[in-house]
Amino acid sequence: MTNALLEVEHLSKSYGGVHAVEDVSFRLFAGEMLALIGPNGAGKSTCFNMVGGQIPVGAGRIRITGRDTIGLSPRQIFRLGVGRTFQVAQVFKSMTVRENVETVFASRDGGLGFLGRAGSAHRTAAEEVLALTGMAEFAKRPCADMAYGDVKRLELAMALANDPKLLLMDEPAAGMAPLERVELMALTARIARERQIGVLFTEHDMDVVFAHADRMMVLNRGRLIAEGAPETVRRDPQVRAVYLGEGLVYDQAAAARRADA
Ligand SMILES: Nc1ncnc2c1ncn2[C@@H]1O[C@H](COP(=O)(O)OP(=O)(O)OP(=O)(O)O)[C@@H](O)[C@H]1O
Repeated sequence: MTNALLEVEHLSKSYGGVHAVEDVSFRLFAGEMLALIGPNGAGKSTCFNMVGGQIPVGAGRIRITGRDTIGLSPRQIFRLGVGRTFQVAQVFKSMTVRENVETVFASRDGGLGFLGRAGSAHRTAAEEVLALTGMAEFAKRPCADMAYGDVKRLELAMALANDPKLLLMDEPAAGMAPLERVELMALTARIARERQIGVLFTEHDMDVVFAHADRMMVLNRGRLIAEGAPETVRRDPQVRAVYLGEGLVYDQAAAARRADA
């Protein structure tokens, strides 16, 4: 097996008395779609934020492409080849779609990328990324005029502009219509496989997770309670009890109401 892109060992983080993440270990490989799921407050965002450098690690170790990232800033982690999308899309609304992608290249070059030859090289590179994500026709549109689903696709394009080896996607499909969610993740999975990008994503929509994850991990109260192929995780009794079983509980309640009627 090839070396892991991302290696997380005994990762922990507490807030006061709350163990948000406790002793979490896992690895992610090139071209792999790895889903991190769990109920609200399980610690998913805290994990993402430690891997991305947005919050300091409490304890444990993180290596990205073999490099220890503890103490690195989000910008230093970005430069290691890490792309990131957020629950609420983070784009510049006053700019056009293409300008948003150009800001990623400019940022990589220290903020001078809009000038001269660098600016025109970035425009070409931005257009390539937009074509890759099916956004070419939107290039000149102001972001403020875009539908939310297209803004999320733009955010994916911006994450890809850094030519990432690792993509961190915190609820990428939140706020999107069901069909758009499936399409966004299908697009992500296709690009990840073609470019051998490792994707760590969290998602509440189980249709999206089961359709696209190669492997799944389940967090509950900060601890990993299951890990493996989607079908194995789906059948795990502990997982069904804390998370996937919610639907079953609902069904039972509905059945009881019907029986009473
Ligand atoms: N900055 C903070 N200060 C105090 N407690 C926090 C902080 N951030 C997270 N927590 C707590 O840590 C736990 C894990 O939160 P986290 O946001 O990581 O969960 P999550 O799985 O991403 O939830 P959701 O699915 O709702 O986004 C929760 O109990 C939360 O209240």
